[in-house]
Amino acid sequence: MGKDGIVNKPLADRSGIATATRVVVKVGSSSLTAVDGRLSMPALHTLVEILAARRARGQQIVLVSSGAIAAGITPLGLTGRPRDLATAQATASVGQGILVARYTEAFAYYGQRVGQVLLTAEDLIRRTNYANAQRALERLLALGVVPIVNENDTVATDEIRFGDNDRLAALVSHLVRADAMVLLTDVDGLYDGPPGRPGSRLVPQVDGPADLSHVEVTGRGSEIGTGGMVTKLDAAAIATGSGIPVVLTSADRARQALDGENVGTWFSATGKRKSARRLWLAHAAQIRGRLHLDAGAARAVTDGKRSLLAAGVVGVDGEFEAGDAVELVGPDGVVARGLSAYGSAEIPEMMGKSTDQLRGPEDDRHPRAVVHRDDLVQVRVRLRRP
Ligand SMILES: Nc1ncnc2c1ncn2[C@@H]1O[C@H](COP(=O)(O)OP(=O)(O)O)[C@@H](O)[C@H]1O
Ligand SMILES: N[C@@H](CCC(=O)OP(=O)(O)O)C(=O)O
Repeated sequence: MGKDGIVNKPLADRSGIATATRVVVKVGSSSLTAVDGRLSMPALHTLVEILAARRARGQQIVLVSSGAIAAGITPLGLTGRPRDLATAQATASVGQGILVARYTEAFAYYGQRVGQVLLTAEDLIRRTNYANAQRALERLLALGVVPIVNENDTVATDEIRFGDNDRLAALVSHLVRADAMVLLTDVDGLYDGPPGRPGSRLVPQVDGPADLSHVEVTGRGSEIGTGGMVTKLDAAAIATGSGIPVVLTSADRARQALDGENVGTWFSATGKRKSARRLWLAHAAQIRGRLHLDAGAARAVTDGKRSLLAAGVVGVDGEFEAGDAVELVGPDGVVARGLSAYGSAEIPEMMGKSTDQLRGPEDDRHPRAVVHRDDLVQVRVRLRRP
């Protein structure tokens, strides 16, 4: 038992959130904006009041807040959300300052301080950057500050970016070893079909991928949000797969969710902590190409959890460089994702050759596996995506 009755144990159900030590709360653009796309001050103030009350009780809160682009639309005189990368970057640059200024004022009303943390996907996958971000967040929390995290949209490139903040929140939850993640959006939970469709029902609890087999989700979000339910389910899979349970509900129910009441959808923790790179690879990396495997290689990388050797590769699709993420496809479909040690141009002449053949008689170097087992994750979750 810690300060103010706060305990630090894996949470078995929603009720544990009320006394958890550290909670990551993610709020989407759709919950922070008015119908005209402008930042909604009442929505922001309502959220801050709830979070400040948790802070006052000793709970550590990391807020992952979208809304930078939304907050930049009006000052720049735009008619809607920009679609091209350069204008989105510029709009986020203008809006992020406004967003954090509003949070700073709102939390200050309750005598609390906030710190802005802007992250890129790279910060969460490169080990040195990861350790750096972790250290900064830990210190902010130790100082009693509420870190307000967003993607660094102004420098993120189309090549490597989250775009939505759902997966960013899941990796941040992993980074700070949160006890739970609360995803706040504009629907009160996960539905088994599009929420507007008659007959769609709320799914109160998800204990594993099997509970999602009948769920139909779309990647189309609200007018203002990005990624829809697809990225939220990805985020839930990332967090729960590394031991962090998730509650998904509407921002209107934030107070009840943080009080551990029976609202929204609860995703139970399913796995143990994994490296951030593997989490990224499994759920967020941009796939650059495909390697086709024979049946033996597909079995070796799945059942045997072994490295993929050139001898088992029978084909290659796409153009990629060494270090890029690729899908590994066996005779029955995708079996894994991995970081290829070779570029797509090098692989065809290696395919089917044994390690000895690749090395040559004069050469005592040990050729690298095409995908090393440490750079490989199996793919199991299948969602129905119309
Ligand atoms: N099966 C589903 N259950 C709930 N919501 C869904 C589902 N499929 C699609 N959605 C849509 O996802 C939207 C939320 O995603 P998004 O707009 O990206 O929110 P945010 O801005 O909070 O990230 C909802 O408005 C909803 O219409
Ligand atoms: N980083 C962006 C967030 C993009 C976005 O819309 O995300 P989300 O609301 O989580 O779907 C911003 O602050 O505008």
